Amino acid sequence: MTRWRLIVNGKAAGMPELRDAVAARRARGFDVGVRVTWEHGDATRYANEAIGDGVDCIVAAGGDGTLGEVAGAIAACASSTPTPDLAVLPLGTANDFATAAGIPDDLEDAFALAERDAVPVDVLRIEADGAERWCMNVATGGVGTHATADVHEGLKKHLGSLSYLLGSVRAIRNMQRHPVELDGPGFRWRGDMLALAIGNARQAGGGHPVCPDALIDDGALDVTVVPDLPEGVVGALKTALTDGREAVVEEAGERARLPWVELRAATPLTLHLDGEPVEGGRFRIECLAHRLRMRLPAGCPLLGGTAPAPDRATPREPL
Ligand SMILES: Nc1ncnc2c1ncn2[C@@H]1O[C@H](COP(=O)(O)OP(=O)(O)OP(=O)(O)O)[C@@H](O)[C@H]1O
Repeated sequence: MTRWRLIVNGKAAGMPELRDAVAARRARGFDVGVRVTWEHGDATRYANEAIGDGVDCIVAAGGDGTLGEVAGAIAACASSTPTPDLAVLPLGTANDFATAAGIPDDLEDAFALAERDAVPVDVLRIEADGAERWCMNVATGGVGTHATADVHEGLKKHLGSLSYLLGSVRAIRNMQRHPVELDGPGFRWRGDMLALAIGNARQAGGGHPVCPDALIDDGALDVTVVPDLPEGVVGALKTALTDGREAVVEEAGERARLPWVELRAATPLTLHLDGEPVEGGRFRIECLAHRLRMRLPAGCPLLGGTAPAPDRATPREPL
């Protein structure tokens, strides 16, 4: 018998359509167990329980945080234990991973994907000051996670995807600069950083493609680092926004695709891993190739098929 475990963020648990969808599968003979979260950490605990119970598939029903917890629990034991496949019902607020992966908003359509064959996908493993953490979607650092509403519309036009990482011109002037060192194979960056995104997948903050070329099956992570913008650039941006003139900041960010990266910050830095904050001074972020198996739509844009894992950094075009 097919055994699924549905782990639902409590915020979404009251949906009658979800209850109907579960009932429909049970009527077809599926053994669907349901667990409902109350707070951070519950999804990890329930995923560990499901792994111990030997279910075929865990369906993470929530946003990127719920998915990240379930993916992390599976990834943490995947080298030593047979683990379930993973599927997603996008029932969070932003659902950035699901959106980028082409998982439909419609609950029944998304649920149907959990019956597909799984494909191998990568996950990010993070050592944060010695502790192990996981990230399935995107890690953002520095100013990081501005809500979409906070991003100035004009700034979006001029800075494109980077605007999400920076917020507003006023924020750029006032924001903290982080002196950081980033090192990976064939990659070295030193300087005062405004913001950073490290993607297994592509988007953060509700639709912002901060790592637009990232793939989840290529054995690589994508880094976007936004250096401190020169005073002249900030001034030009401010003038352009006020006057409505064109002033595009080109090559404001540096981007690369690489298997791992180490980040050292002179002062403690907050990285948001799938939206969950982790503070530290030293991080090692590594892409573990094909650590999980996910049930995804046909033609999922995050799958690149045959891209080989790089052993050194390959530069990406600036955003
Ligand atoms: N019953 C609950 N009520 C409120 N918050 C919850 C509940 N259960 C879990 N949480 C919190 O929600 C976080 C994960 O939220 P999740 O990512 O699923 O949704 P979201 O934040 O709305 O979506 P997204 O991350 O896509 O914007 C958990 O880490 C936990 O802090």
